[in-house]
Amino acid sequence: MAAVKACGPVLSRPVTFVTGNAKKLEEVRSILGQSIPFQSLKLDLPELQGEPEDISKEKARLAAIEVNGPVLVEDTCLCFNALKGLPGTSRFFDKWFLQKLGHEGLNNLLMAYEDKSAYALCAFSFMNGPGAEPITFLGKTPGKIVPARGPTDFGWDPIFQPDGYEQTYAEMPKEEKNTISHRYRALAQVKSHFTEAGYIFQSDP
Ligand SMILES: O=P(O)(O)OP(=O)(O)OP(=O)(O)OC[C@H]1O[C@@H](n2cnc3c(O)ncnc32)[C@H](O)[C@@H]1O
Ligand SMILES: [Mg+2]
Repeated sequence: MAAVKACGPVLSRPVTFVTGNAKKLEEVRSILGQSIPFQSLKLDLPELQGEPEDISKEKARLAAIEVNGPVLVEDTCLCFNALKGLPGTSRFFDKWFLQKLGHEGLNNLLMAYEDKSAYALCAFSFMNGPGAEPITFLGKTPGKIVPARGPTDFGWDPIFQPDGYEQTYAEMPKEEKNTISHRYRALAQVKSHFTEAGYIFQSDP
């Protein structure tokens, strides 16, 4: 945190990144590096419904109460343009679609459409403890849906090919995904916010 200003809002504890998804956590660790001190906590929060920004803020509120301190939460969805943003606008359906339909089923959803374009959307919300106002950061990467290629260890990575690339997210090296991904783009804004706000990290007495 070398670039942090001399005085700013105080964080009573390191930020807790709340997620139940180990692959997501791996990417967040690698993208954030040492820039923001955080610890992670696996909490199964309810999969809320609505617009990504509203869902994210509400998730942060729930997490801040559970953690009783500063929290960072994240929700990601995959949105098909031909389906007006579905299945991703609802977290529940996104998870459900992936688990029940698999990669092939997700491709089949677009069978009737010529337009295979899609975008990956990531919403992070930071909240400096219960009662504070959550701040949301969105990151979006455009691409298209293709038959699965590459390792199958992280969600829909094998069927998402970002625009301008010949490889799917799953096929490209992790370091490359982490410089163009929806998650990277949202976290770049989180980092800027932390630098600009100049949070001071203070341990509990
Ligand atoms: O505890 P949280 O953080 O909510 O973790 P989650 O697994 O519920 O994650 P999301 O609701 O954000 O994501 C919905 C689905 O999208 C998948 N997903 C999230 N980010 C992804 C990425 O970068 N690449 C591929 N799949 C991803 C994830 O595995 C889920 O099946
Ligand atoms: Mg979730």
